[in-house]
Amino acid sequence: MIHIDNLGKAYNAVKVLDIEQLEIPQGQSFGLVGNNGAGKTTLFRLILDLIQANSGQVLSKNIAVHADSQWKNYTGSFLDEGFLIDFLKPEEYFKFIADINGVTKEELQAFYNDFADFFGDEILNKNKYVRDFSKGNQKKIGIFGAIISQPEVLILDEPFANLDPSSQIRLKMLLKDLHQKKNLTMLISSHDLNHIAEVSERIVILEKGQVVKDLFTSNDTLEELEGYFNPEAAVKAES
Ligand SMILES: Nc1ncnc2c1ncn2[C@@H]1O[C@H](COP(=O)(O)OP(=O)(O)OP(=O)(O)O)[C@@H](O)[C@H]1O
Repeated sequence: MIHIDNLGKAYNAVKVLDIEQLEIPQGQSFGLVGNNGAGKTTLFRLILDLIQANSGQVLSKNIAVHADSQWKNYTGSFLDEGFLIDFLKPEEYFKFIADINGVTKEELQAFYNDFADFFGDEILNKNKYVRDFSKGNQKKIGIFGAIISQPEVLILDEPFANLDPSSQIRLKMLLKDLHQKKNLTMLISSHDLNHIAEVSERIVILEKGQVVKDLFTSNDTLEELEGYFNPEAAVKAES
């Protein structure tokens, strides 16, 4: 589905991403982890053709994303607040996305029903512009906006960050459900190892722009991730 081919990105001659080959098959839930500055957002920005690579390319359904915008018809994403239209109210923003994607009123209502608990009493009927919502609630608006376009590929950068614990748990359930029911290809980055292990079938660790681990999720994955990011604690636990 998504194929990374010799992808390189540098800023001021410093290489921040360097991935030889990475294949994300259709229907996979793919988790991306790595310390601050590891290159996670850069990789997502390259996949979404928001920045230009210095070398290599990203293919979506075998077509280079920088050469043809076909992929935009089936890809939903939310990386940051820059993806929002901040002078609209949430309902106007959602209707705008629904209209350009041919989502019917009934389909949109079904999404509202599914996301009622996730939204709580915080998002709808507030008579407030997107820009006036809290960071966490803006994130909820952005995630919902990415999902209602009914994409085949969903890309979310740190979706759990800024969300309260109940919302994090609800989001995990919603993502798992979407992935199972719609065979969604999901690319999600997170610093929360528990959450990412729970929603991903596969987890890639980036370090200084390079893939250093590529794991298929099992019962041992969380321990392996914790061991990687906190090796001293893992050694102590063993002794
Ligand atoms: N526009 C830019 N100009 C210069 N350097 C940049 C730019 N964008 C990203 N970088 C650098 O690229 C590297 C990778 O950044 P990136 O945001 O992809 O990391 P990340 O893994 O998403 O980090 P975090 O977990 O902190 O969000 C960092 O060193 C960052 O400073």
